[in-house]
Amino acid sequence: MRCRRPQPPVSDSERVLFGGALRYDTPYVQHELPLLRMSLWAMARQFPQVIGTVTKAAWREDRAALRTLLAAELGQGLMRAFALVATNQVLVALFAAGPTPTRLRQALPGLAAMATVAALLAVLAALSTAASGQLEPKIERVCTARFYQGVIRVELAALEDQRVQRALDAGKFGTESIRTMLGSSVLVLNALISLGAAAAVLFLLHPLLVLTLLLVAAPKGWGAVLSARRRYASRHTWIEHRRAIAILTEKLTDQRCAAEIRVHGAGRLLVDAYTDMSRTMEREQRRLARAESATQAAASAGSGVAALVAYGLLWWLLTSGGMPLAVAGTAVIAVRTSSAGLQSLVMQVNRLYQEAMYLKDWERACDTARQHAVPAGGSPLPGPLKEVRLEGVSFTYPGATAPALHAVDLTIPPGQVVALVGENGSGKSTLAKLVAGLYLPTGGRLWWNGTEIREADREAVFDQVAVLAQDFPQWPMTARANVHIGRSDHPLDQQRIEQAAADADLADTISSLPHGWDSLVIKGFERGAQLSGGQWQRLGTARARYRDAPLLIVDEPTSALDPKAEIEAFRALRSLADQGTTVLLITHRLAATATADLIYVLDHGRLIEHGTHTQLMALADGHYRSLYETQAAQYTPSPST
Ligand SMILES: Nc1ncnc2c1ncn2[C@@H]1O[C@H](COP(=O)(O)OP(=O)(O)OP(=O)(O)O)[C@@H](O)[C@H]1O
Repeated sequence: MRCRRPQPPVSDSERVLFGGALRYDTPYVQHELPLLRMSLWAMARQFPQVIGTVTKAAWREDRAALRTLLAAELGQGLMRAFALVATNQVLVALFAAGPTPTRLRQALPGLAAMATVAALLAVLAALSTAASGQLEPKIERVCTARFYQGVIRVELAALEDQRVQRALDAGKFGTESIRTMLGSSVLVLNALISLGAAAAVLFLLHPLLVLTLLLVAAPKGWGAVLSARRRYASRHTWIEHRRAIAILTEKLTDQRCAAEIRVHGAGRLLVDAYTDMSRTMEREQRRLARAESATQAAASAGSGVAALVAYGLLWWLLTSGGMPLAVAGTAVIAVRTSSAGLQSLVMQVNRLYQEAMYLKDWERACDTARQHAVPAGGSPLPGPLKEVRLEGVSFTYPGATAPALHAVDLTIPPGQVVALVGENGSGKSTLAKLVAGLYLPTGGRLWWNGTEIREADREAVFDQVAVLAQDFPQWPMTARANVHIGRSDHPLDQQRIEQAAADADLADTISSLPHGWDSLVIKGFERGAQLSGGQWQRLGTARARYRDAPLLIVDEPTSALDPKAEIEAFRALRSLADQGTTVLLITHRLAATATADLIYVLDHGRLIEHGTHTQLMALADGHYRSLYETQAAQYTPSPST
């Protein structure tokens, strides 16, 4: 059964803002067409494998709950079959010859059996709900944790590879799917057992009765599949619209956009675009509703005709003397209850298959993460930091056409402030990431205390490094947690947190917050506070200081600080080095590099000069000197003023 994918028209706003429909090349899209192309039979063939994957995961996590679940489902199927047999007994007693009180008495055992079955069914259903409620969150938690544990170990360079990134993105969807699939599998199992039981009872009563069951259920099953697929295809289109609208509307309430929304009038454009795009969505919803009502009508008509044929068959069986009236009554009840079960079966199989594709993505993502993980183990790095040495180190980003670093030779001695200087894009941050062990050189060698980085235990390298990147994370947590996360593998030490805050000139900021260290540094929540750019930078510095690692890498650590705070921050770095910490400083503030012990100057990925400030200023045509003098000239009044 195939279904054409609805294509809503592209609104004018989408053309203006996105150059057409905003269609994502996301993992979600990848699954849409295969599912719609898949025949019902092909879908059914996937069923055992899908159930197998879910069952295995459930078996690993909670065998007792899985056993209870399976027993409860099987029990319910058997009880339903038993209920049909009891119904038949009651009908046989009621349609027998004789006075009514006698017939009612004879029906009593059957009625008692039906009541008992109903009670047992309720107990089994409750057991099944409890067991699947216990299993679902467990397998979701375990699979999600497995996925993220893999993701956080992936090499940074691998993350730059679009194929890896895409595989990991796709995996996110699968973690929810495994939970949904357990629920769907249970419903499918339930429907299958109940249908099998009904068919078996009907077959025993009269083989031809199974045909009546199929006749009545088939048109409704067809309608259910068609509607489910159409809803799925439409939901997809609808989701993309919703995403595009969400992208626009979330900016309307985004504080960072507030100024342009008001001053530039961007808000009006976005609200108009929202209205325009919502109209497109409305049309799509209308089309879907019409198509669905037509399918429902056709399925009901088909089912009605099939019911006529089925009842005609029963009539024929009754009049030709082949079947007692009670059996025909049982058949009618069985057909009516089973056709609803069949409809649900078809829809759940459809859903199961859809979720199975996401689950496969999850498996693929876990494999990808494993393949690209930072290798565990390697040579330990005992003792204090002695030196980091680069020999002919080159680095090309995955997918880039030119290297970001070319044959760089340099040494970072311990306990010194080493500055990396150069114009934008000269390779300073890339070099710092290589030193931190975040990237491996694509050429040359990088030694940590005499151990080549590829052989070193990278966890041991990370352990010796503290990083304050230009775009350091602003964790949505309390101020205290924002500092402690710098060394979260150790128990929280409030005294050290306060010392780090004092070193980073953060203490006044914290005491000005209404809840001090317990303030959430994210606005819009209880105890929330909004920090300024400079206050955030001090918080980031405190985090790096709290980490207390032998090598501190700081990339533009003062870009948001006022002049006095900036001078103080550089003085603090100097005194940190005097106490034995090695500081790798990246900055465009060349006044600060004047006090560095060693300056490396990069240009287009090449190391072109190195030395102290005095040595570099002595080079007549030096790059550093030229940068320094250009910057210094800004502060020197020109003769005309
Ligand atoms: N993730 C990346 N993928 C591809 N190329 C990158 C990536 N990051 C940086 N580059 C490129 O590598 C080169 C060096 O960038 P890098 O960020 O190291 O420069 P930088 O000296 O730190 O610059 P800035 O002073 O602007 O911070 C640039 O050409 C940049 O475009």
